[in-house]
Amino acid sequence: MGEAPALLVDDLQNEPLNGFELKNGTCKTTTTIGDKTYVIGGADDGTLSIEVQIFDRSHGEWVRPTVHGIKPLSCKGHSAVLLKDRILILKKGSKPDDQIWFLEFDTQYVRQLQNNFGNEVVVWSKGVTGNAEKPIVISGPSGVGKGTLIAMLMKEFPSMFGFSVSHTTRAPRNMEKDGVHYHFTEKSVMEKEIKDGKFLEFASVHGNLYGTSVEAVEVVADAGKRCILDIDVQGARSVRASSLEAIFVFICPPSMEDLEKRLRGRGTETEEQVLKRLRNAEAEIEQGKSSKIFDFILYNDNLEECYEKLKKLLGLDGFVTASPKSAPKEIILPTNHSLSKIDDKIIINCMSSELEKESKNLIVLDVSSLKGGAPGRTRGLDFQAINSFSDGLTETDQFS
Ligand SMILES: Nc1nc2c(ncn2[C@@H]2O[C@H](COP(=O)(O)OP(=O)(O)O)[C@@H](O)[C@H]2O)c(=O)[nH]1
Ligand SMILES: Nc1ncnc2c1ncn2[C@@H]1O[C@H](COP(=O)(O)OP(=O)(O)O)[C@@H](O)[C@H]1O
Repeated sequence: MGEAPALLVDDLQNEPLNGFELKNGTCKTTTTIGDKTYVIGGADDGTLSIEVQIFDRSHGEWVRPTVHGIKPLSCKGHSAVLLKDRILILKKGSKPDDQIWFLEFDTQYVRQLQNNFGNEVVVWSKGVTGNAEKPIVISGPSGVGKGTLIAMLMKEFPSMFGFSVSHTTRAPRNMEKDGVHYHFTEKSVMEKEIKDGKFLEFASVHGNLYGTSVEAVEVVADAGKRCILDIDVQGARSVRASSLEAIFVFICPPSMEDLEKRLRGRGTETEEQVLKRLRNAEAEIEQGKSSKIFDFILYNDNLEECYEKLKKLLGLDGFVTASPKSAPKEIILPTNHSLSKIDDKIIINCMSSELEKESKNLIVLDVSSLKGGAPGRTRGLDFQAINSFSDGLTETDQFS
């Protein structure tokens, strides 16, 4: 795979495009990977919304890829740099939380989608500074105590954990609040959103549809918290296969009799629903124990003991106080810039003539520790802003 040129909008007219001419002023960049040239930028309707087309040099034809993920909002232009499995897009004149994007063309997630869809696939993901700790996926049969254990964790460590609020088509229980316990939704609405790629995973459980939206996981990570997902075994399997790296915990009841007692004792289900949940529980326990999805299996016999074990495996035993993390500092990329790439570092050189007289402002973007978040996010970006003054001194600020 050849090194891509870091392109500025002005360079585009000079880019050889196998006879296909780019319209002037459409703010497009081209990045060539093997036989393919990815043309990213302003749509032909004259707006500056960001579209993707691929020119297949070996066949001399244009390919319109299937584009997954939410694409970046339109902008005044952008620069593009080729990384190993994705193209880094630096948007010009955009807000700090919307200026760095990735067009994935060969990540694990893209290859998985390519297998399913069988054609050219690319995926948009938004660049996020800093890392989020691995989310925790908790599964187990209905009534085993997942919700109780999660509530204990959130109560003891409120600034550390955040709950992924799932969508479901089941009716709310008496004490359940929309947007807090679940996003209660209509089946047709949820099915449409699943089709639109908004869900990290979904499954039909006990006759209802449940699913985790990408947003549900990312709002928790964006708040600097560690995300907890309470999902069934099918959902856990889907998350395992996704780009989201997580810790998987399965909670087992001490016996089926205890499970039945707890489920009935909770008093939230009709007799018919209780029986359905108990029937499903046997298969879930079987899968939870035998499949290689779960990193840990915990027996919830004595609640306090089980909670202590959960804390231990999360490294929280003996934990005294959780210091809230400070939000990452914001950095605004210069609209006028040139780019160069040295190993895993992208050097963004401010081209403002005013600034250039006195100092040469550089921003170094470190992409050595990129990590897939939920599909749609790439975490682990690290910035350094360097002001080099005419006397040779440098001033460095780190943002991560
Ligand atoms: N796959 C998947 N399962 C979910 C999701 N949210 C909840 N579940 C699972 O759906 C099942 C039923 O949940 P619920 O109706 O709240 O009943 P409860 O588990 O008995 O409290 C449980 O196994 C949950 O773990 C989700 O977003 N995705
Ligand atoms: N270790 C335990 N021993 C006895 N009862 C428990 C234990 N853990 C949870 N419970 C009770 O069992 C019921 C079901 O627990 P819940 O957390 O709602 O299960 P889940 O979220 O897995 O469906 C609740 O009434 C809860 O208070």
